[in-house]
Amino acid sequence: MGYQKIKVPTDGDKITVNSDLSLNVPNHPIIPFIEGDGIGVDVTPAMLKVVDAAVDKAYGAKRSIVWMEVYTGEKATKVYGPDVWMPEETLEALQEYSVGIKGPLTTPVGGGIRSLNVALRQELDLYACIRPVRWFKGVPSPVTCPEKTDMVIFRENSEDIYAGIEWQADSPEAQKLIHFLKEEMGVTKIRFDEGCGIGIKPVSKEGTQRLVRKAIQHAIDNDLPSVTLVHKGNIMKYTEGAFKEWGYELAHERFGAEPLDGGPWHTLKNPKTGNDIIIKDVIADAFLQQILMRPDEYSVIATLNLNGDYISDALAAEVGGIGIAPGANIGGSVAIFEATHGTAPKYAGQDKVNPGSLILSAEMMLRHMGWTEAADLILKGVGGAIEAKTVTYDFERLMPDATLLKCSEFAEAIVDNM
Ligand SMILES: NC(=O)C1=CN([C@@H]2O[C@H](COP(=O)(O)OP(=O)(O)OC[C@H]3O[C@@H](n4cnc5c(N)ncnc54)[C@H](OP(=O)(O)O)[C@@H]3O)[C@@H](O)[C@H]2O)C=CC1
Ligand SMILES: O=C(O)CCC(=O)C(=O)O
Ligand SMILES: [Mg+2]
Repeated sequence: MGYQKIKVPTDGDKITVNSDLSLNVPNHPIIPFIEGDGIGVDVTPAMLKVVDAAVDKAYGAKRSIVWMEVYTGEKATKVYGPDVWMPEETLEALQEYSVGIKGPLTTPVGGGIRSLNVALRQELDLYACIRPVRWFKGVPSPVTCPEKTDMVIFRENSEDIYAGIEWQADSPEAQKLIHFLKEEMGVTKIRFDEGCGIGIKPVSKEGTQRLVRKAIQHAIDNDLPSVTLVHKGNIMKYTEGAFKEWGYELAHERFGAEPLDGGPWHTLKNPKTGNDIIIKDVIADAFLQQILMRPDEYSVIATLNLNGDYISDALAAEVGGIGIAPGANIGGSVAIFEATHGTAPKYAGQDKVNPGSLILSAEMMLRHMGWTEAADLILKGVGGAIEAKTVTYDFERLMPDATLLKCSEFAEAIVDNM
């Protein structure tokens, strides 16, 4: 395909996807990346450097990644023109090349453009946001036993109040919707209908079940003991409550889970190992206290979009913070890897922040591609750099005797420890 501004490298090949969604990865795949706003200029080059070094060390000249820059966010407005935040050809390229990685993108609060991160997930139907949360030995943590936190969050990525279907207070649309709700739906609980913004929370059976299916499959493939559906279904009965019901239904109908002691918890035998997998649920507020007090009771988490956003940062804090919290957005044939954190604007361009989140997102990307040797080297490098107490400011300020490194120096330390 011919692109307007994207320069397609001539020395690489395209990853293709089979009908069963497995990948054909050439030895020199072209991988699109978005640099990102704010600290994107710091963490993205650090990530590229570490990935190239890991691939080189693992495979020598036989394999390499051929990076292709695509644009979204502030950089897109410079390349394409003042109002072009997400060029159509960026979406086309991410679709065409199937595997990509992105830095964080800024979303203004209260007005202005809607989230480009959410838009990417919606446009490419990247319905599962997968965020593993694990502790690396030596990482400073506010909890006494951080090694007990070992979870993978499966966050529904396309629905919920997070989809941004909402209208500003006193706009004609908000007034029209409030009028409709009161006059035609018998709603009496809108406390103040003047000066009242209003939002919509879509949660569907299909959207829930495709996410829960991925979560249970992950537990099966990785021989994990439980999948917990996290919801606020006591209050939002037909959205979050339905998420819970549809989750159990899927576990039963698709995976043969049976009620445990009369339900609602279910259990199934892992078809690969014969071990039990418990399918359980917990109400979101109780979950947030239990992950601090008894984190070892949780393994795979399946939850709605907004809960998943909050839970991601809360859990990341237990194992060292969002400087080291990776993630993937995966749909049918496209996967885009990204850190859990945002653009941290106060640190932008200072070569200061921890690039660990994006580097570990790239580690997930390499594993997704089947390049496990390179992925393992990244884990070894990150673990080694931390154990040597050569770390960025976020860890250094909590670690006695640590050596403070810049963002780029931490990337070098990771490479040195591979
Ligand atoms: N997927 C995405 O692209 C995301 C984008 N965003 C967007 O990012 C912007 C800023 O959001 P904000 O709420 O400030 O959240 P951020 O995640 O950008 O930053 C919050 C705080 O987290 C810490 N932090 C973040 N990244 C790192 C890192 N790499 N290394 C070390 N510490 C880090 C810093 O803490 P400290 O001050 O303690 O040093 C920082 O002040 C918003 O526009 C938001 O919409 C937010 C989340 C995800
Ligand atoms: O899109 C944004 O600006 C924020 C997204 C976010 O916080 C997340 O996905 O974790
Ligand atoms: Mg978030």
